[in-house]
This record gives sequence, C-alpha cells and structure tokens, in this order.
Amino acid sequence: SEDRRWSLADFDVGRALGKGKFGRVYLAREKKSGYVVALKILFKHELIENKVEKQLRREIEIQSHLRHPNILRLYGYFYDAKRVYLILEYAPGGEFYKQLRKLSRFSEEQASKYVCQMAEALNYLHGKHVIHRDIKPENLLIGMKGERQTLCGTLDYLPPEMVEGKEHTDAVDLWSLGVLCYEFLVGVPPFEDRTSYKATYRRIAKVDLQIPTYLSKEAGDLIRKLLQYEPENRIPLDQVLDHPWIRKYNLERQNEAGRKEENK
Ligand SMILES: COc1ccc(/C=N/Nc2[nH]nc(C)c2C(=O)Nc2cccc(NC(C)=O)c2)cc1
Repeated sequence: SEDRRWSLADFDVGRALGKGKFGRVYLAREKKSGYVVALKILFKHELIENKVEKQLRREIEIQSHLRHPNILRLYGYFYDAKRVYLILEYAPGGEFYKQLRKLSRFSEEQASKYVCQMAEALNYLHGKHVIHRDIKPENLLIGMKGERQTLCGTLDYLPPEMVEGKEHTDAVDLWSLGVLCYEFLVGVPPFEDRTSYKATYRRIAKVDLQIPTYLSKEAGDLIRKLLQYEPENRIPLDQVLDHPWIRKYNLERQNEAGRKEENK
C-alpha cells in the first residue's frame, strides 16, 4: 500500500522503458513481492528549473487516490537528495500513439472501444471534479488486455477556450475526446496544420472541421457533438457512453459496480 516508506533499496531496477518530458521511466520489480512496476525517476533540479514541483505534488496527490481500470495507478513515491521516484503501474503495451502510427488509423470498432474506455475514465475523473486537460495519444498507454490507460503538451488537442486563454471547465476534456476520436479514425488530428502553429490555432478557433465521407454517419455524429465551439454545447459523457456509435461496439458495458467487480 502507498503509505509505507519506500526507498530505491526496495526495487531491482531493470531496463529503461522510455523518456518522459521530465526524467526517465524504468521497469522495476519490488523485491519482497516480486511485483513489476514502472519507476519514473525525475530530477529535482529539472523540476525546480521548470517550476513544476508544485504541479507534480498536486498530480501525485490526485493520482494516488484514483482507482479506475483505465487510469494508470500511482502506488507511491519517494525521493532522495537529487531525485523524485514515482512508483507507477506498468502497462506492458507501451505508448498508444506508437500503435496508432504503426496502424495509421483504427477500425471503427477498435476506435469505438478506445473512446468508450476514455469516456469511462473521464466520467470517473469528472465525478471527482478532476479535469485531465492534457488528453493526447502520447499520454495513453496500452494495458494488459490491450486496453488503454491515460498517463496524467501540442496545440492539436486544445479546445478554443484554452487556445484563446479563456476560462475553462471539464468540457475541455470533451473537446479533446472528440479530437482523439477523429484521430483514431482518420490518422491525423482534425485541426492539424503543419504549416504553422498559428494556422492550427485559426482552424481550432473556427472549428474548421472536415469529416471524411468514409466515416460512418454515427462516427461523424459523435465527433460533431464533441467538437462544438461552445463548451456547454458539447454532449456530456453519459450521453457519449449512450451514443449509438459507442453502444454498437461496447455491448458488454456493465454499470460501474459491475465493472469494479470484474476488476477485483
Ligand atoms: C520501447 O518499448 C516499450 C514497450 C512498452 C513500454 C511500456 N511502458 N509502460 C509504462 N507503464 N507505466 C508507465 C509509466 C509506462 C511508461 O511510461 N512507458 C513509456 C514511457 C516513455 C516512452 C515509452 N515508449 C514506448 C515505446 O512505449 C513508454 C515501454 C517501452
């Protein structure tokens, strides 16, 4: 459990899994239990230089209390003179967007399953008044059963209110969900404009959205209902989970209790 005092001596540290924005992630095994985890090692001087230590403390506080099959667990943390160590759940599949790049785009069935899992994770987060605010493929990992977990930075996924520096609510996550849904099906984000940052900004602010004709009517309908300029016009998560395009491929969705049972 996360309240005992951990230290590096408790772990056999294995291969580097990859580099995050701050520090590196290693495969590690807790010596007594043999439990395999991902150990994220952050350098204090980098956190201080980037003025993110307060944000990290807040994220640790939030993530250590979250329990959801589609949200990566933070089991605990510890630190020494130079580093902060996060003991995170290990998702064997690795980064989701590597999968997306390889496949270039997903089938409607696969995309619907991923969007459903994201909507369930967001529903759980919003129920706890937590806004993710940074949903993008780079922050998604593939779990044991191929499901995705959101690991808690480009313009592509930001809604108009955030690119325009206005007030924002948890509706920002609805917009990002719509952007991701489009990207899963098309292979590129809807407002991408490789010429410039400003061009992307303009396309987002105008909601310059073209839905390819090869997408099903239902898929296009859900994307349009999420990519609404006005935050209050975006359909809420419970309606996303009830949308025909989601229900069609996620018949086995039980209520939350049922799902918790399944994951005990
Ligand atoms: C290079 O091939 C890989 C294949 C699978 C992985 C699995 N990573 N799984 C994780 N579980 N919990 C955490 C945290 C992570 C994680 O951060 N992984 C990670 C971090 C940075 C880069 C990558 N690279 C890739 C390819 O997934 C993975 C990592 C690397």
